Amino acid sequence: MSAPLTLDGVACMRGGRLLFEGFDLRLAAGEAAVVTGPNGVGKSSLLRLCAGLLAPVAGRVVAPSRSLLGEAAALDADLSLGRALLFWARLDGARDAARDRVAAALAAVDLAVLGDVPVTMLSTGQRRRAALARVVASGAALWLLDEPANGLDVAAVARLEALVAAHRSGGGAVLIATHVPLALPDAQAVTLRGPAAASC
Ligand SMILES: Nc1ncnc2c1ncn2[C@@H]1O[C@H](COP(=O)(O)OP(=O)(O)OP(=O)(O)O)[C@@H](O)[C@H]1O
Repeated sequence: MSAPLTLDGVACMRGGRLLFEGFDLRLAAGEAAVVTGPNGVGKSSLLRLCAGLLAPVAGRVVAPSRSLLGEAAALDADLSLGRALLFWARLDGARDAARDRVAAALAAVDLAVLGDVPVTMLSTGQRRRAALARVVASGAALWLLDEPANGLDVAAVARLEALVAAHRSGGGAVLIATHVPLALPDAQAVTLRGPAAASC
């Protein structure tokens, strides 16, 4: 079985500018990596590459089963939270299990009571938790989390850390870009420094 994530010699360009090159990373089942680096160095771009939303200009990205929590929540603002998540769970292939997965994911991020509330009415932190619920409900082996702690209160950060730990215990893998320190035992540290010195 292939690893949840393999990057070999990856180079990334955006807006005609080389962000990094020769980048290697492998996450096996149960592993996590935390990507850090200054604003604009390419952390979000790296996650988008892993999600298949950007193409590398060189190298190879292999991530057979992945779900991205990006900067935007990607949930339909006009739908109720439950329906918006159900749409994604079905798109992610949950089919018959979709309702159960969404209910479990909402409970996991402590939003079960807001399932009938329109996405547009959620607070900043609730939106972030809703976006995390989408990833949880996806059933993907690889979670790609871009600044998942933005806007979260202390209890929600602890829940995020516990969810990541549980996902890893179940054989999943997680790649996180964050400016907020998170308790992620044994996570690989990946530091992006720019084109001349990207390393991990
Ligand atoms: N759609 C785009 N088109 C062109 N350039 C882009 C685009 N999105 C991002 N960039 C550029 O790519 C570079 C890396 O952006 P990215 O968002 O990956 O950085 P980051 O490390 O995640 O930053 P931050 O810590 O501020 O979130 C920046 O210089 C940015 O201006």
